[in-house]
Formats: sequence, C-alpha cells, structure tokens
Amino acid sequence: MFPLSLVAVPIVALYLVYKYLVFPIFLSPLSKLPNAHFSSSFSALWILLKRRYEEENRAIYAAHVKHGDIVRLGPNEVSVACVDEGIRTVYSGGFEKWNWYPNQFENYGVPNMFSMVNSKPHSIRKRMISHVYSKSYLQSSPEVHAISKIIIFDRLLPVLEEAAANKQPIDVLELNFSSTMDFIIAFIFGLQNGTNFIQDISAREEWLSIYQSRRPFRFWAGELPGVISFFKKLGIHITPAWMNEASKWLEDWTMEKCKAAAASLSNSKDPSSHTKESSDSLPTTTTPPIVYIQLLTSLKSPSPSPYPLDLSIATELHDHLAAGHETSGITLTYLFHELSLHPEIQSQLRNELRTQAPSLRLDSETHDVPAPRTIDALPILHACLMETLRIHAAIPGPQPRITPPTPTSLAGSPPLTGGVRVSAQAFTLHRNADVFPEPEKWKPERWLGTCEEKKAEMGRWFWAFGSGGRMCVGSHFAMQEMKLITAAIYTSFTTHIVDDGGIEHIDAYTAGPKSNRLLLRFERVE
Ligand code: HEM
Repeated sequence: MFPLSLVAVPIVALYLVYKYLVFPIFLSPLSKLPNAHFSSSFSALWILLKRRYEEENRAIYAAHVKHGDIVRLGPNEVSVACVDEGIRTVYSGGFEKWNWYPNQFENYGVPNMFSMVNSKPHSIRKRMISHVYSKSYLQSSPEVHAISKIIIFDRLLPVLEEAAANKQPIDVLELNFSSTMDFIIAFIFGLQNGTNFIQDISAREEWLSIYQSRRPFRFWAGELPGVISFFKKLGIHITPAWMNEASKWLEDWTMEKCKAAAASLSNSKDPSSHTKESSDSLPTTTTPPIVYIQLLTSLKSPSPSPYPLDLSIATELHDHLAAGHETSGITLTYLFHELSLHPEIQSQLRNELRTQAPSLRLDSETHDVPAPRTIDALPILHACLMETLRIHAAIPGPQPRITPPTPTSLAGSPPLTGGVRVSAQAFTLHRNADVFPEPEKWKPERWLGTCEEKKAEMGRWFWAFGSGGRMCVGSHFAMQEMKLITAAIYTSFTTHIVDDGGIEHIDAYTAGPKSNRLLLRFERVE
C-alpha cells in the first residue's frame, strides 16, 4: 500500500504553490495591476515594512507617480489616487472599514463610531451624534459661544500676552493641543467638567505624554494583532506592559469626565430644559455637557446593545476627545509655522481680522467673540486654513476599506472581487499637480479669486476630512475652533520662528512634526 503522506504532501504543496504564488501572481484580478514593488504580487512584506518604519505615505505616493491612479501594494491590497472610480466609489459607495480600525481604535473593548466596521451600526450611531456637530448647530450654539469667550479671553490671550511681554518662546504644538483639548472637552462634558490645559502646564504635560507614549507601538496592534497574541502565549511581549497601563489610565480619566458630566445633570433639575434655557441666562463658567447629553439620551432609548451603557458612552467620547485635540492641534501648528514663514500673508490676514466686530484685540472691552458665521466668511483666513489642511493634512495616511462581494472596478481595473483591502490617502490626492499646481508649495492664493469651476475641482480632490458616510463628524467643530483661535492670535500678535528643527511630518496615518514641537516667539502688534 502507498503511504497516505506520499500523496498528501505533494497535494498540499501544490495547493500552497497555487494559492500563494500562481493565483496571486497570474490569475487574481489584481495581477493585471501595476505593482508598487516587485514583491507586491506575492508578498505583503514590502508594505508592512514601509508601515513599520514610517515610510508608507511617501512610498505609496511615489508608486502612484510612477504607475498611475491604481497600484497593487500587496497580494490582497490596492491603493487608489483618483476621484471617479476612486474615492467616490470606495468612500461614497459604502465600502466597509478594514479591521485595522477596531484593532487600534476601540476603547474599553467596546466599539465606537470610528472603530465600527459595519455600516449599519455605524450609521445608527452617527445619526445619534451628528446633529450637535453640524455647522448650523455649532454656529448658533450659546454654549459654544460661552466656551469660546472663556477659552480665548480668559485663558489663551493672557498666556500669549505674558510670553510676548517676557519675550519667552512658546512650544505652540503643545499649546495648540491644549487649546483644542479645552474646546472639545468643554463641548462634550461641559465647561465646569473640562480641562484647563492652556494654563495648567503640569496637567497637560502628564496627559499628553501618556497619550503620545503609545504611538510607536500602534503598528503592531493595527497590522499584526495575531503576532502580538502568538508571542504573548510564548511569554514574549511585543508591546510593553506599560502601554496597556497607559491606555487604562486614559480610559479611567475619560470615565471620570463622564461621571462628572452625569453628576452635573443630576444636579440640574431637567437636562433638556437646562440646554434650551441656557441661551441668555447661561452662567459664564458652566455649560451643559452637550455631546454627553446627546449620546446618553439616544443610547438610553430602547435599542438592544451587548455593551453596558456607561462604556458605550465613554468609548465614543474618548475617541472624540482624542481625534478632536490631536488633528486640530497639528493643523494649527503647521498654519502658524507657514504664517511665520510668510510675514506678508500674516499682515494681509491681520488687516482682514481687524475688520471683525466685536474686536478680538487684546484690549477689547467686551471680551466677546465675533459670530462664527462672520469669522467663517473671512476669505484670507479660510484660504490659509484650507491650504494648510491640503499640504499639511493631519491625517495624510491611507484610510483602509474592504471591497464588497459584488465585483467592482476601480480606476479602470478589472472587476475586483470582495475582500480586497483598498485605500486612498490625502497625501497623494493633495499632490495632484493638475489640480493643485506646484503642489509642494503653501499657496493660500490658490483658494482665492479662483473661478468657480476650478474651486469645485479643488473641492472634489480636497480630502483632509475624508468623504462619504465615514467622513469626519467633527469637521465643522474643527474649522470653527481653528478659525477662532487663529483669528484671536493674529489680530494682536505676530509670530516668529525660534526653532523649527524637525518640523517635517512624521510619515504615518496621523502626522505631526517629527520633533514633536515648534518654538515660536509672539510679538504684540498695536
Ligand atoms: C483638523 C481637524 C480634523 C481632521 C483633519 C480630521 C480628519 C478626519 C478624517 C480624515 C477622518 C476619516 C478617517 C478614516 O476614515 O480613516 C475623520 C473621522 C472622524 N473624526 Fe475627524 N478630523 C478632525 C477633527 C475632528 C474633531 C474635532 C472631532 C471631534 C468630534 C473628530 C472626530 C472624528 C470622528 C468621530 C471620526 C469618525 C467618523 C465616522 O466614522 O463616521 N475629528 N476625521
């Protein structure tokens, strides 16, 4: 008799050769696409190494420059860099998220809007929240108005005034993280339960250092969670134990904020009437916890959820404050850097800002901020911010999705079967020289006085906040706070670079400066 293994071994070997070499290299629909690297058709090693060593955005960009709108990054992965049959199909066509999101962005072991893979629970959650983050809500909110006045006039401007008087340089990255954190936390949990990172230096340094300490290890959780578990079983820890402790510390911190918001509500007689009545009689130091109330009310209504209510609320809000402070803080930092490099644009901006009423000047008697609608309509401020979001996108990296079961063509490809990892990245879209001539240059004027057709084309390619159903829920919040902070600063100060060593972006999904700081000097302008 023939031993079974003599038959089985060659069959298994042949099957493996077919599955891992013949099919991906010659037969898969992806085999018709250009490879970013010669090994991409049979191995994911090249793209994994680019990710691990933070070279991914530039490597994908280079591949698109060489090969066109679609490239193969690995045996089961492609990247697209176009609008039609590109971001429009993938992101507005409801492709679901790749597992990379839950692997990295769940908190307390509970999904949130950002980490949810499937579109159905995601859209239910988004409907619960998006109202309070809409432009119309934010522009007319008395609570946001109260928060804005206090953060700008009682905290930020006094800190800058003192630094200017003492000729003390400021690390604006840390300061911007603080301002954006104070804004988003006050909006979510109420001003009285918020942070005052702008003035409380030790509190902010503790929080930011714990939050940022986890970044170097995110690759493993995002891309290779199975490898972490495998080595863990052997007693080897790829991610250090303190990383879990850091995450736990941050989660406990957010849970305390949730409890404080809940306590504020039980101290006020009726949370909903408290929100409505607050417009004229709002005490200057307390505001209702807007996002907390919205989520609590929506999640309480009968909908079966496998997760406890307190954790469902906390995971969501933890994500908002993380996403909210980091991206906006990075954007403001690059905006201030560019303005410091371009004093002539700074002075044009200042002339525009000084038309505002009530005035944002330091010596303003009213200590009031202009209506968000009027700040929003300032063309130079808008152009400077859009151009910063374009060339210094805070999230320049790939946003991975998965192709649906129905075969779909992308960028002229043969129909791709379900289960392929596909992504686009702002880094590449924003460097299309046909749409943004001289793409590496910061040129706010490209957003000014351009014909409507050209503006619409730039708008189609502008992807700082993503697009489609999973587009950033906080984009209007971010634009409103960033415009206000910039307007308040450049009305009264001019900025000069003291040390911008390492200002070039980290090459990652979220991309701040390599040096993790930017030192500027503030000079008061009368
Ligand atoms: C300059 C500031 C900001 C930038 C550049 C930015 C960028 C983005 C991008 C590109 C996405 C899509 C990411 C992906 O699918 O991989 C996103 C999603 C998201 N952002 Fe922002 N963001 C900013 C500010 C904020 C703020 C202030 C919040 C606060 C609530 C926020 C909360 C979120 C959430 C919750 C999502 C997930 C939305 C969903 O899945 O439906 N972001 N953001």
